[in-house]
Amino acid sequence: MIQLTGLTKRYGERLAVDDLTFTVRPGLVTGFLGPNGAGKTTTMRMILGLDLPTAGTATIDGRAHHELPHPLRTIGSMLEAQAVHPQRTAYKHLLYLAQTNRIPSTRVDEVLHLVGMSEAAGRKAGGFSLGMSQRLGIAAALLGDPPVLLLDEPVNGLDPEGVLWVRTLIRKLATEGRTVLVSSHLMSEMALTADRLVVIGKGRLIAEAEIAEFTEAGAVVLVRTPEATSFAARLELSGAHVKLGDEGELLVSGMTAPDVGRLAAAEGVPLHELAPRRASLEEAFMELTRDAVEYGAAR
Ligand SMILES: Nc1ncnc2c1ncn2[C@@H]1O[C@H](COP(=O)(O)OP(=O)(O)OP(=O)(O)O)[C@@H](O)[C@H]1O
Repeated sequence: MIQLTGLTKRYGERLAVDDLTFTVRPGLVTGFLGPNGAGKTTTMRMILGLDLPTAGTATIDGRAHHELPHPLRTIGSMLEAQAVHPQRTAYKHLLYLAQTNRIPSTRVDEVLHLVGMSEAAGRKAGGFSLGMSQRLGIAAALLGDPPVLLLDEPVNGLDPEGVLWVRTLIRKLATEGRTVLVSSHLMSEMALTADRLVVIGKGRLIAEAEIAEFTEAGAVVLVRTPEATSFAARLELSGAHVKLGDEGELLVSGMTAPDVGRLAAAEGVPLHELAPRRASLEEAFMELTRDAVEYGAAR
């Protein structure tokens, strides 16, 4: 389990991470989502003890990273920027990590096999494709067979086969009971991978919920009626929130489709269309982070 309490990082005037409190539970994939610059990498670096928090704490199974007796056996990580010596082979890279962390060297072959790189073990990292570098990064994260994993944008730049492979592996790791925190700026990717989402923007927690809760929160009922203006006013009076769509349709939130239908019937309003519409996760995400996008397209 990972626990963040009031975690804060300030760079000069800039609050990169602003009072973050949340828990990442075992047995689940938790998606850590936010637009570029939201503070995901900085948060992960603080969990790993690579950056010191300005305030607050991050603990892994109850201890700060520097208090862990065998860090790699407790938490494995892959951060976006991989630092592998280009002249070093995949095998040597992992062997060095194993030896400096008191992990038996037999584990190197195991993780190479696990990430499908047994054949490439003797090749130099400098010649690896992005996909292979990612696999090597994941092999390093798994070296200590840790119960907790942090993966920063693990599918970035991968081809479809690589994406599917990472997704399947991540799910398997959670099924084994591990705590898995995966960052991404793509809601569509997280929708396919994560069980829970923690959404941040400008360093702040925006939302924390199961995937299903996100789409429900963004659900609307689409209504077409020739009496749009008066019915919209009537709906608002009943506590619903109504937006006018591009084609004159009403987009009603805060009320179920059956309730909208009942109200229309009671008022004698003719309906040409009445359709519940679940927001896609992408829409829900855009809505949630609308005010927190740092470098978004001009609106
Ligand atoms: N070493 C640093 N010095 C100054 N500012 C920094 C430093 N590291 C990060 N920042 C700033 O902190 C904010 C959060 O950056 P961070 O890299 O954590 O975001 P992110 O969510 O991981 O985004 P991305 O997906 O683009 O990497 C950004 O505004 C960034 O410019």
